[in-house]
Amino acid sequence: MILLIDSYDSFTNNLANLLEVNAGQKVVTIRNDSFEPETYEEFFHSYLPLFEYVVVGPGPGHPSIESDVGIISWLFRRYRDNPDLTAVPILGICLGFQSLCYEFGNEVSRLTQVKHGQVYEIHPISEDTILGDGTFKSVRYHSLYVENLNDSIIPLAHCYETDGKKILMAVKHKELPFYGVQYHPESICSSNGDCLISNFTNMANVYNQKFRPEALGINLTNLPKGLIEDHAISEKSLISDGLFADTTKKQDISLKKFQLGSGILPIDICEHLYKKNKRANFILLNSASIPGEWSIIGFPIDNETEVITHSLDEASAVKSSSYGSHESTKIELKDGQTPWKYISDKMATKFISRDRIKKTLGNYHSRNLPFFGGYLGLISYEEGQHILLDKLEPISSTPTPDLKLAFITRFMIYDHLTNDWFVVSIRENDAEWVESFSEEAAGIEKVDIDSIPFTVADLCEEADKVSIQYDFPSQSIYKDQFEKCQEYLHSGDSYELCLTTQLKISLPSYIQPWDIYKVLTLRKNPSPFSCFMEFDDCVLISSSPERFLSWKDDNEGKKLVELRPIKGTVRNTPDVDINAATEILKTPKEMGENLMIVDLIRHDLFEFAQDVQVSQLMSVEEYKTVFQLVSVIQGKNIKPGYSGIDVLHKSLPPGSMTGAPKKRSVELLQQIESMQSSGPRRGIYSGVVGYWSVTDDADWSVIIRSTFRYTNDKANKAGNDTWRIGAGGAITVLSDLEGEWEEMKIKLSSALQAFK
Ligand SMILES: C=C(O[C@@H]1C=C(C(=O)O)C=C[C@H]1O)C(=O)O
Ligand SMILES: NC(=O)CC[C@H](N)C(=O)O
Repeated sequence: MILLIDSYDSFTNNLANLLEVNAGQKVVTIRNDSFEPETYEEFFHSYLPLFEYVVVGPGPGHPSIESDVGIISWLFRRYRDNPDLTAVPILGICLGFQSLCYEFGNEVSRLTQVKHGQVYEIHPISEDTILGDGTFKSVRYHSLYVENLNDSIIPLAHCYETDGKKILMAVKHKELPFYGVQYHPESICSSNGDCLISNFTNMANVYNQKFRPEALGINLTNLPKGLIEDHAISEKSLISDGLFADTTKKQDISLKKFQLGSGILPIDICEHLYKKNKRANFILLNSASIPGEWSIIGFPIDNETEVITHSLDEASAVKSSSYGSHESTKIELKDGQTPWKYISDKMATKFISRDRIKKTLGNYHSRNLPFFGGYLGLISYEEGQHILLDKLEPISSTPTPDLKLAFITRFMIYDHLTNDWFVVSIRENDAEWVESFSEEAAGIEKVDIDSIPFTVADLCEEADKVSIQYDFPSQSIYKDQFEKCQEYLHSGDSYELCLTTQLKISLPSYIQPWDIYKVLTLRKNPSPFSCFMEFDDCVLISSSPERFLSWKDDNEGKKLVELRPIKGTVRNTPDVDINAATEILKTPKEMGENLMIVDLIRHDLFEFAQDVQVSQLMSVEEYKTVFQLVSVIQGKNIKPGYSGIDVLHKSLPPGSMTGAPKKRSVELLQQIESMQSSGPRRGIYSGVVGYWSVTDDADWSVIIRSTFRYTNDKANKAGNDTWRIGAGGAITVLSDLEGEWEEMKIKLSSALQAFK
């Protein structure tokens, strides 16, 4: 077994995988604070001897700061101060490498040119070939570096900055079996990581045979129960373990498939319903532009459809209400139960197997309908943040929803590839509704695009137009925030921070949200993941370009998870075509931003997928207002027991909205974003919206380039109608203040331009 000590990094699971594959051994991961200082000796005598070697992983912070490295510095010192002890072989990566050098008396200083997500040529010094023969390319993620080595540590490799300065990239201890590398062998863009691990494993093996033969004969089955597991990072218990095992439950299915003439789109169906009912009592996930494949319209039923709300302001309860009703039942969550468990338990009774659907529908172009009833709704950024930080605390005095899911039983699906429409109900005996609604749909006409105004201002009374107001984020505070980010990026606390801001727009009178949706998505910012949903306490209008996570069957009926982070942005103007944009985007700054999130997502996926692949690395995609760099990461061979809700729960908040490493960056952002008057709470912005289907499929997009409102806000400004827009971007050491401010403004304008 190998012991991996993690320092709350976002690349640790990538390293664990590299070790498992190339050392062929089980990897046990603990945190640098998994043992309390008073049990360090116990760790040393009872735990450490169980392992063939130790890998000390990367992480935020500085090796001299006790709270950043915990047991790591103690371990190196234990050997330094007792040179006669037989040591366990140790391989340090980045922070681990720096700790090794630091504890053996070397200086760790700040780089003048900080490198995060940058590919460099590594030049080994020839006499030790542990890194592999010859030069190779590897990724650097560091703010700190080791200089002026004393003679206890021997240099093994360097790289060169553009100004020719030599930076230390690998070392070994003069006598002890300790090695370290400054670069990241586990990154998707690194080569020779496999070689380092197999060479180190061989070295450790030879060493152990000679000095620690007992470490090679450990019989895992004879160890006292819990000895390993009690300290290892546990796979948090699954929310829905085994929920989908029972396929005998019979849920009624009524379904009709047809085509509608003259290019009828989801927007036309919704507009028809809106005019007929004088309200927008539908939930629309609309993919009417590339790369859309399906659109979904959910029809909540008044006084029947359950809507579940969770607010972090009242963290230990969920509210259950019926759609259209102002009354709700408060359900106290007891014994550590979470809203997620509550949702999942409800779903358990509704499962529909793909086999049953096939019986109803036949083999539909060998494709699966994405959604077959289930939850449609949104989850705030803070709901995800609280899962990550594992603490639930009230955060403000005016409650706003952090999780809002409606259980949908009647819906329509549009297949953009074939133009087929489906009307489906999974209510009992609902064939009649399916029949009559299908007939109604046949008579629906196209929206007259020319009748849709170009801005929300055009929807206001003439005299009111001038009084649409918004308070733009303060540029001088943004400057302070940017500088604070730079300070953390230079001190090694973060590698990338997604800094965001918000503004509030105050409308002089109430404008129907559905009318705003049409302006935004038809006139201003068409997008592949647009959505509309109106609840009693919040409304979301999104024109997001970014898929967060989809969870569906692959061709062999096994689950496949896919994430599609966007990172790297260039404004789309008439003088910038895709070639010019590619030239700007394929630079170290933009590619570094994207690479960091790709590596972070690989780490997140390894939590539940045994096979993680990057199927698209940094392609350039064009949107109406911007060009973006987009990557696709897939997880296959999912560990047993996981469902769509577990996968989402383990991956929030979206890494592209936090930066890396995720935990430290989230904590820092909370502090930095509180500097603006809009405060630290992002709310619905930068959360996720989508569905979890009764077939256990899911698809969630990131809530950006969108606008939302809380009903509460209205009460604050008498008579006015308040909408919010958030925007931001990744800050790295290569960012410049002006450029980031402009990028943030462009992103704000994606939704803001719809208003004025
Ligand atoms: C934060 C936003 O966008 C995020 C940041 C991006 C970037 O830094 O390049 C790109 C897409 C999103 O992941 C936003 O639109 O508000
Ligand atoms: N990736 C890392 O381990 C980084 C180590 C350290 N925090 C630095 O920035 O240099």
